[in-house]
Amino acid sequence: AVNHVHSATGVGVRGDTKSINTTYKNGTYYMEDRTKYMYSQKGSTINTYTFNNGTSSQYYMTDADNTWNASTQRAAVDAHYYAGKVYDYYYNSLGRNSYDGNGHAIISGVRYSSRYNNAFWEGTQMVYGDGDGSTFIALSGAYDVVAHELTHAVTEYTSGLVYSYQSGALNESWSDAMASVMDSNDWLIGEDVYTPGISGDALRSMSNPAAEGQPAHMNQYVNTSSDNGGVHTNSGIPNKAFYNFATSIGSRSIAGKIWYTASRDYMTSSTNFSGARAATLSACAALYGSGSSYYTSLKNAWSAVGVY
Ligand SMILES: O=C(O)[C@H](CCc1ccccc1)CC1(C(=O)N[C@@H](Cc2c[nH]c3ccccc23)C(=O)O)CCCC1
Ligand SMILES: [Zn+2]
Repeated sequence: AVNHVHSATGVGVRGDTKSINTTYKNGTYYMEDRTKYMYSQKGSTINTYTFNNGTSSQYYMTDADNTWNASTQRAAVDAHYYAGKVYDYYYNSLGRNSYDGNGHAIISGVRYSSRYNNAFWEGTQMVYGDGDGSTFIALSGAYDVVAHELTHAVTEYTSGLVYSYQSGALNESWSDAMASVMDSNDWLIGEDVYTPGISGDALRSMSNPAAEGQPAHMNQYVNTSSDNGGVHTNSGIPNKAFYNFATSIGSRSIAGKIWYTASRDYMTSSTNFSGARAATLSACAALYGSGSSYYTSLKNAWSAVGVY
């Protein structure tokens, strides 16, 4: 096959079978995807590793027969698969080649620490815990979580929103918004890996932030220093604005394109909620005109959450 590229069968976190892209070299298969445009452009790939429940070293994911169905491989199968889907969305729908716009390699590490109930963008790669099996199952098992984490990298290369207070809540919200565009069959975040014993709940709800303890209006903004100034709390306000807009125009993809363009062309590291409203309006005008119905819907979406 070209560059020893193979498509393989893998089993994900929730026991679901899917096709992943792997590479054969030195007599074994690696969880390395060379099928993307980034490879033909720069030779960089999507690569997925495991921490094997440690916290410092990560190890190659290899398989002798290219059938990735071991229980210890499930988190990696999903991290790899969903990273590929997020790459594809940014490239095919938004014209962005990886998170830096220049085909940068995309690295994920799974099975971080022990019973670790979280995931994060570490600054150069994604890192996922296995969860404790009660609060979370392996967090790479959720498309929206992977899209959320990789969008933090996009934000670093576009607006550069500082991760605290209002700019930090926007940083958070842009990750949730792009995740909801890609994982588009609900308005929930993290539901596929959160509390396996409880159905219907989620980490966050964009349609009803209050359902998961977030404010949905500026007059409910939480002034706190914890969590970098409440970035995972106050993101409910711009999240609700995105939900209002996407539902009023009847398109998550158009709303996502405006949100992405706002972050790339009109937002900076210190943009606050009012600045985000202005940036999304500028992006909307640039893409569809200030006389478009989208422009009016967008103003209404922000005013409904008390942001002007
Ligand atoms: O990317 C992010 O914003 C979150 C990164 C959190 C983090 C930051 C720095 C070091 C370690 C961890 C991770 C996610 C998140 O929203 N975490 C929230 C909620 C949460 C998950 N696990 C938790 C355990 C305890 C408390 C809160 C949480 C948080 O960290 O607040 C995003 C999607 C799912 C997990
Ligand atoms: Zn985040």
